[in-house]
Amino acid sequence: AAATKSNGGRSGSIVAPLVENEEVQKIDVNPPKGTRDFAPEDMRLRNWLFNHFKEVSRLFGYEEVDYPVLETEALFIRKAGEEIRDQLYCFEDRGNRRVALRPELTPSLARLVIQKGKSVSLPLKWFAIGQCWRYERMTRGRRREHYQWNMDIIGVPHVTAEAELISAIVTFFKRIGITASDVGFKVSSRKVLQELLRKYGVPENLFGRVCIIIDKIEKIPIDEIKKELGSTGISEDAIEQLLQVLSVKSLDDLEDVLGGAGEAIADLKQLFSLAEKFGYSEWIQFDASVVRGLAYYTGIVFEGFDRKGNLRAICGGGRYDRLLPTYGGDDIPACGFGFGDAVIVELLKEKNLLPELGQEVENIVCALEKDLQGAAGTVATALRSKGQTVDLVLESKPLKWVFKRAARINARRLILVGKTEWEDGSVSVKVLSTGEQFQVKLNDLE
Ligand SMILES: OCc1cccc(Br)n1
Repeated sequence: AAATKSNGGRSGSIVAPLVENEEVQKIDVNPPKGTRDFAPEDMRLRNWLFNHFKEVSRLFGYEEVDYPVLETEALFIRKAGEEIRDQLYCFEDRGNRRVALRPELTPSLARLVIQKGKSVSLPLKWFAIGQCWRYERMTRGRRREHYQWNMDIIGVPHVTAEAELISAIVTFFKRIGITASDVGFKVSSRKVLQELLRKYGVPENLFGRVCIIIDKIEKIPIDEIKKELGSTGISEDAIEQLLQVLSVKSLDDLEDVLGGAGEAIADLKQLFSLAEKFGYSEWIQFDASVVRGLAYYTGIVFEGFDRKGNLRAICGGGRYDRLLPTYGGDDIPACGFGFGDAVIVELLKEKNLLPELGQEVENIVCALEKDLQGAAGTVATALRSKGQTVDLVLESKPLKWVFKRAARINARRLILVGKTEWEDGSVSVKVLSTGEQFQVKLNDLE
C-alpha cells in the first residue's frame, strides 16, 4: 500500500495508511458543488455581517430562535409551482422518511409557533440566522446554500408590523454604510392581485399559483407569462388587464383602477404614511409588479434592490396571514422577511464598503528556552484569566520566526519568558508598534 506522509508531507516521517492494505486516495479538498468553506478571513467577514444582523434584531427587541436544517419534506410541499419547491434538496433517510434540507426558515417558524400553542404570548417577535439549501442543477453554477437572516412578527394584523420590519432592514443598511442612494425597496400588496382576480372572477384557489407566475415577469418572456396564466383558466382579456395594472407605478393610478374602497390601497397608503413617521420614506417606492416568489404571501410584499440594477434582490418579505392555518395551526396573522448573506456582500464589494478585518491578538507569549515552556503556559494562563487574548508559541522557535508570526497575527505585545527574569517572577514585554521594552512582574502584567 502506498505509504503517506503525515500532515501533508511537511515532516520527514512516513505514516502507514490507517487501515492495513487500504489504497490511500487523495480526496477532493474542495467543498461540494454550490457550497462554501469559511476559512478564517471569510469567517471574520461572515461574523461581522451576522453581528450586525443580531445587533439590529436586539435593538428591535426580537428574540433569537433556531430550527433543524433538516425538516420533513412535507413542510415545504406547496402546490403553487414555486421555484423553491422545484429545487427542494430532499431525500429519503435510512428510516425511509422523506426529509429535506430547509430552503427557507418561515415554515419552520410556523411549525414551532404551532408547537408552542398557548404557551407563548402574542405578539411574537423572533429572529433567526440559518443556512438554507436548494438543489439546483449546476448548469448555472449558482450556489446551493446561503445563510438567511429572518425577522418575523407573529400575531399583529396591522401594517405597523410591516413598517417595523422595513425599518429594521433600513437600520441594518445604515449601520454598514449603505444609503437610500444605493438601495431601495419596491413595495406592493398581493391584495392588488387578489382584488383584480376577484374582479375577473378567477377562483381564490388559483391565487398562489397566479402570484408565482406573475413573479417571473422579469425572468421569462411576457408571452410565456401569458401562456402560463392562460393555463390556469384566466381569460385572455383578464390577463391583458391584469398585466396592464401590474405596470402601474403610482398609488393614485392604482386607486383609479381599483377604486379607493379596497384593503390593498388602504394598507399601502398606511405603510407609506408610517414610513414617513419611521423616517425611511426615501427608501421605499410603490411598484405593482412586485409579488415575490413564495406562494404564502397574502398582503404587503417588499423587496430590497440595488438602484444600479446589477444584482438580484438583496432581501424580501411580506405578510403571510394564511400560513399557520395551512399547517393546521390557529388563524394567526404573520409577516417577516429573509435577507441572504451573498448578494449583500456583492453590493458591499461594488460600493467598496467591505470592512478591513485582520486577525487581532493582544499578546504573543514565547519561552526563550525549552525548559521554560511550562512557565510560558503559566504566563499565558495569567493573561487569559484577565481577559487578554494570547497566542502562545507552543514549540521552541528562533526569535526571527516569533517576530514574523507576531506581525502576521497583528499582535500588540511580545511577552518573552527568559531564565533570569523568570527566577525573579518577571517577564520581558515588547510593545511591537513602538518598540518600547520593559520588564514587569507577572502579577503586575495586565
Ligand atoms: O433564495 C433562494 C435560495 C434558497 C436556498 C438556497 C439558496 Br443559495 N437560495
